[in-house]
Amino acid sequence: MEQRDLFGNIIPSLDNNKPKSGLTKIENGEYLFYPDFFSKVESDLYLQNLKENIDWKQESMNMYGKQVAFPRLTAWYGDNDKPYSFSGITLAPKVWTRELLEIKDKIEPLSKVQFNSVLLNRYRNGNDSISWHTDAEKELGPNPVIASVNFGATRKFQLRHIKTKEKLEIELTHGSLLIMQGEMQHFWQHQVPKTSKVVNERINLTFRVIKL
Ligand SMILES: O=C(O)CCC(=O)C(=O)O
Ligand SMILES: [Fe+2]
Repeated sequence: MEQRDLFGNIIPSLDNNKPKSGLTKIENGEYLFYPDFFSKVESDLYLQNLKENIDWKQESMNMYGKQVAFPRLTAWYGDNDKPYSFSGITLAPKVWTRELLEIKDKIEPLSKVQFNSVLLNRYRNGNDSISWHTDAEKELGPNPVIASVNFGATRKFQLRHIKTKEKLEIELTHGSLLIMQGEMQHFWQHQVPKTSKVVNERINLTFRVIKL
């Protein structure tokens, strides 16, 4: 129920500070955001499970003849054996764990697609990050649906329109789900910047459909 003051004006509730759940349409794209898609209890369990049972790797890429380590750990799981290239490296997927399949099942009804792979990123502290990019790799086909699941520390997810330079920011909290769809990957870059704040670990999963 909305609260009103003596003059009949609506008193904003604390809830108004929370990002709204559901669909947001933006120029050249749209996204769905659910800050509490997974409960606190569920999210704590998944965070622990993923820390322990995922085969985390420190990948690196060749930059001007030098191997440069990614500022995060990564892993790649999926149901096909087709290697996948991103950020200049090629990864062969590992076989789904029970928990990854469980998470996939829970997010598919809202995403309206069946994902066949997931890229995992582990940000160990505020120094770990991912810099401006799009997820418009050719293996994903035109207008890919990307579902991003988040456990652990809250980090800022920034979006930047390639032409207008308009910027948006979403706080990706423990248990949140962000689904990017429409033309978004062709017009908006995204990043998770480093932060000087002291932050705990964060694990992000981006579910994708690789076209074979
Ligand atoms: O950690 C995130 O929220 C984003 C990860 C990402 O953009 C990617 O893996 O392509
Ligand atoms: Fe991305």
